Amino acid sequence: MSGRRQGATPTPRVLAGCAARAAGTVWRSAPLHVLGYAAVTLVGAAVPVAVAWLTKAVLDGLAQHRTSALLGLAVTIAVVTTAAAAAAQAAQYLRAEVDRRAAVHAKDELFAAVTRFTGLAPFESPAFLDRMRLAQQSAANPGRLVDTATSAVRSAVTVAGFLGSLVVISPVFTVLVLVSAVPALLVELRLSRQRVAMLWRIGPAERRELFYAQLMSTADAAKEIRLFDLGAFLRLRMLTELRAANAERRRMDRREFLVQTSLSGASVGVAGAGLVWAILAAGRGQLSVGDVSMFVAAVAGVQSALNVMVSAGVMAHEQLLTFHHHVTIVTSGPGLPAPRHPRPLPRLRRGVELRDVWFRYSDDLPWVLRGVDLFIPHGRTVALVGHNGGGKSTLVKLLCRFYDPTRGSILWDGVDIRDVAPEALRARVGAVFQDFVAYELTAAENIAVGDLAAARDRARVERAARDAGVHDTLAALPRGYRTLLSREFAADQEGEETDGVLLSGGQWQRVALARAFLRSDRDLMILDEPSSGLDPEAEYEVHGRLSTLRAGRTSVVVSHRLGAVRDADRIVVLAGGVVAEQGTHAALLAEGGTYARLFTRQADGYRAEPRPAEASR
Ligand SMILES: Nc1ncnc2c1ncn2[C@@H]1O[C@H](COP(=O)(O)OP(=O)(O)OP(=O)(O)O)[C@@H](O)[C@H]1O
Repeated sequence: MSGRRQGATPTPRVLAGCAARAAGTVWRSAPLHVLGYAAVTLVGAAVPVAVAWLTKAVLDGLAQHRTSALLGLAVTIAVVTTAAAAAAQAAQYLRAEVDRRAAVHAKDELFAAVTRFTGLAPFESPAFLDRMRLAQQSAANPGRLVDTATSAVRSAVTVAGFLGSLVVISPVFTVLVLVSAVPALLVELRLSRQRVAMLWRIGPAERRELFYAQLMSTADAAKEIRLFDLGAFLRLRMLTELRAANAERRRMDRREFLVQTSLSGASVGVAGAGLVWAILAAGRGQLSVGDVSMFVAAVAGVQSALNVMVSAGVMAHEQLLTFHHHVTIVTSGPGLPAPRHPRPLPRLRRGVELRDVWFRYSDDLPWVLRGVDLFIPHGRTVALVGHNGGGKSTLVKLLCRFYDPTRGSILWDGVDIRDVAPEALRARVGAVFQDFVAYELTAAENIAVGDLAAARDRARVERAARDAGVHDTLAALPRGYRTLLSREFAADQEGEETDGVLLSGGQWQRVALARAFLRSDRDLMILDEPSSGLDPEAEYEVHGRLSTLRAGRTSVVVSHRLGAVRDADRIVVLAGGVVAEQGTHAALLAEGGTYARLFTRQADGYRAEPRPAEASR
């Protein structure tokens, strides 16, 4: 599902499939509303034809001085037009309701598919992100397809009604009016394809524009933008993207303007010729005054209804092309290959083994891991250390199967994790990631996300918070655990007005740790830089707690604070994409290699006397 060429135009057959799917979604979401909408729309469609006939009757009555019947006709016209007005209002309400209900359905379907993706790769693919943006636009408004289809049907009814009248008066003109609509349809369809292709092309520019706009309007970057005075730079970048997208849109709009002006000119020409013919025919006594009025109304009616039909067809085409992005996402597989017959995952007894694991994020990127052989024994702690960019977090992501090794395998008690259902694997793993998420939710919910089922027991949430050393902080918040950890929202999930609170970096780190404590019964615990934001005392205290948590459990700890992992059962140095050294702290120090050098540097940094220049300040 990656690659920008996948924005290419789908075949008519694929589009027909999309149409069937959209119709199914809309029908299942609001069947009664759809029926009601169709009914009032049909009523609305019949009205112009009825009014034209009634007007003809009135005019003929006037010409023949049959005034007695005119009152009844006038009342009928009033009733019909009032019914039409009511039908229009009802149609508007029903359409909006269909839209709302279908949008819920489509959005649910889209995000269910997105959260089903097993791996992380799609979220790092620009083409997927563009597709997702268009799919979201389409999911927000799937009912528009019904609207478009109904307006096409309504126009077809109007066309049929007027055509009957027109054929009676002039068969030649009937054919002429119909034939003149064909090139319009073809040209408009071509324009619609070009418009959708243009929307796909400007996708990256629109996403970048949004990125700059968000950067300037959210708290995350506010400090740096002000201190580094980045406002003008970011605004310029945002406007450059906007102008680039606008230039494409303008080109398209101009093309549409030219084409549509020519098409309108042609249709006005046909109508004008018709009027001249009708007046001449009336002069020769071939048409009555009512006939002329009927002819004019019928030509205008057929032309405008045909116009609406053409626009509806074009709009439906455009909407289907956009909806195709939605369908592509909701029908795509889980991303990583899924085992046809998943093997059960045994409780970890022996350990997890990486066997000759090679990995790179994509074919055009360099190797991150180049044949890693590593055993993580059951009940033991393995610490991963090494230089920045050495591949420690990547290895952790492979253990969770967010990506598959490009070569080699990862075995859980001998079972390849690719043969296991990903959710079964992840249910056995607890983790604190280096880039953990600070959810804009309450304090309790921020811990509960670690294990939603377990967190129904409030006591467990508090115990996890105590273990992570953050209970006192959370309990002291204005609304305790129910305090919203955000300044962006004014109400919590239960809709109660509340002032949000911001935590410090270290306090957030403890909240993230509490999530891991909530999952402390898992077979494999992964802690990627679990204490990077903590003050020295907190780090000491939290490491004590983590050691207790890890005791007798299988865990992988990534840390640059080598003092914090010196008690690990095995310390593994990743360098150059391979395991460069491994052993206990004492053994690695004795070896005098990379670990010994890194450890000594760090330890010296704490012990070293200030240099003369620093001391004299
Ligand atoms: N999603 C990604 N797509 C492409 N390249 C990536 C991605 N994530 C990491 N990399 C690259 O992979 C390499 C290893 O990154 P990784 O985060 O695993 O290193 P690390 O050892 O955890 O580093 P650090 O100590 O700085 O946290 C780096 O060169 C990085 O640029």
